[in-house]
Amino acid sequence: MLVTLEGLDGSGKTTVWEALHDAYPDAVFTREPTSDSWYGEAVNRAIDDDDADPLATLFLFTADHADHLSRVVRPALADGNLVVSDRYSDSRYAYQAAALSDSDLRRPMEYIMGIHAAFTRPPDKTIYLDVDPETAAARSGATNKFEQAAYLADVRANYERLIDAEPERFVRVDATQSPEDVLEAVEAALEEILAEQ
Ligand SMILES: Nc1ncnc2c1ncn2[C@@H]1O[C@H](COP(=O)(O)OP(=O)(O)O)[C@@H](O)[C@H]1O
Ligand SMILES: Cc1cn([C@H]2C[C@H](O)[C@@H](COP(=O)(O)OP(=O)(O)O)O2)c(=O)[nH]c1=O
Repeated sequence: MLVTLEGLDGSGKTTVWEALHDAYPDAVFTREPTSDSWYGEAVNRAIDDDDADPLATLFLFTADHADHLSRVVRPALADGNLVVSDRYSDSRYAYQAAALSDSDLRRPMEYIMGIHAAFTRPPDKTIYLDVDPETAAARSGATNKFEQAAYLADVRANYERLIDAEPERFVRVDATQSPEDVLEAVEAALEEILAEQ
């Protein structure tokens, strides 16, 4: 089963993902952008480059996803593991659709979903850590172009579109709570997801 964690920068995904390692020692924990491949390194260069072309950046993130799928996600699922990914395809649908909103693409989110549809493995469930853009930007320190509150407001609206389209896939957790309460809510959600399986 593939469970993904999604949310704005600073929503607490990585904090939760790290804490879950103890509760689920047999699960495979992974992330996008990947942190152990040159594809991930290329993505990180694009994140840090304020002049990076947004369409080129989409393809770098998508290349990293293809590598992540074939090298990590599909083999782990084939072995029957629970896979927990800190960010996954919804991050592209939310972030790159916002980054490409002023481009020549008429419907950026649909375009990005179309590119993925041919080869991706959609998540079984997605835990969405919901936080307002101002809190997100403040927590993340607004250190890169994706972490600014105005941009994050567009990203959040895109996540809401994704949730509206597939309400049964998403579990929303209020990420403005304390880290302890957020973790408790995520663990409860995960227990329910695994019990339903
Ligand atoms: N529930 C929370 N309340 C307050 N601060 C938090 C909470 N969760 C995480 N943080 C802090 O916010 C910052 C970003 O958290 P992080 O887990 O890296 O978020 P993300 O991976 O979603 O960007 C870190 O300094 C972290 O300690
Ligand atoms: C995976 C992914 C991340 N991003 C952005 C979100 C972050 O600003 C940045 C790095 O992701 P990440 O390392 O997960 O940042 P954080 O822990 O702050 O949430 O890349 C995209 O724009 N598209 C994507 O597909």
